[in-house]
Amino acid sequence: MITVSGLTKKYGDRNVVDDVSFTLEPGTVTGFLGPNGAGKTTTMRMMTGLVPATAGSTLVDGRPYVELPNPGAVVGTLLDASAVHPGRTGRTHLRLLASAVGVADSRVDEVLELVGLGDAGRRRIGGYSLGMRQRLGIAAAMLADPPVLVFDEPANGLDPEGIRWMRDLLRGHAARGGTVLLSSHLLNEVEHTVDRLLVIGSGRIVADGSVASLLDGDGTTVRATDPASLAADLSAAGFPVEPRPDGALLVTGADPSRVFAVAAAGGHVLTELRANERGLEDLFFQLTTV
Ligand SMILES: Nc1ncnc2c1ncn2[C@@H]1O[C@H](COP(=O)(O)OP(=O)(O)OP(=O)(O)O)[C@@H](O)[C@H]1O
Repeated sequence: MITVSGLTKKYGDRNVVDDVSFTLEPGTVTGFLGPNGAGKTTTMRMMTGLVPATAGSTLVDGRPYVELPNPGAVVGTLLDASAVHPGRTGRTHLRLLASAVGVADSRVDEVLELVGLGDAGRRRIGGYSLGMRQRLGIAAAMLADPPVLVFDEPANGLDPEGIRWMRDLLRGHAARGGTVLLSSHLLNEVEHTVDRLLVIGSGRIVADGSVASLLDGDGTTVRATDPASLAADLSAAGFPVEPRPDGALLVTGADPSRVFAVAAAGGHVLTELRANERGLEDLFFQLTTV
């Protein structure tokens, strides 16, 4: 388990990360979401010792990350996929990293296959596309088969097929008991990948919960053959009703079964009845704008 407590980073007189705390559990994929500049990268860099924290700590199974004897074998990071030598082949790059973390050369070919760079591994990195560089960075993170993966914007440069591939890779890792933290500023990229969302805005955690709990709970949308009459009955039953220009009624504070009960009691004919889902974009906007 990873425990982040009170992580804070000050640049000049500004806290770009401000008292951030959360835990990451094995078997889960956590999405770290926030707009550009919200503090995701800085938090992940502090967690993995790349940037010193002004305050706070990161413990991996109770030990400070910086005190792990072979951190790469415990936490696989994707934090800057462009920090590679363009003249080297992908395979040579990975072989150098493998010897640094004490992994056999044979594992290099395994991870190249795993990320879909089996043949491309023999080509120079300078000729790789952005998506291929991301895949190489993911291969590097997975060299020592670490239980924890911390990936910063892993979907960068991946096409839709690549994003699906990454989703399967990360879900598979969690299904085998691994722990995953991935950041993104594009919500639809991670909506179907993560179990839990941590939302960060201006350096502070503004929401933390399951995708369902953050998206649910916005009432019911209902359509009826006589919307005005149904709206009157719903209001009389104490539910706030907002008529929409397209004829639908938005009923806040009531789930579909309660709306149905009012409609049935009044003999209304319904043509649509469904729970409202708050779009991730709406949630994001609401939480991160002050
Ligand atoms: N070395 C630094 N010196 C000064 N300010 C910095 C430094 N590194 C980051 N910042 C500032 O800290 C804030 C948070 O940056 P960070 O890169 O962590 O955000 P992010 O959420 O990862 O954004 P993005 O999605 O754009 O990568 C930004 O305002 C950034 O300008």
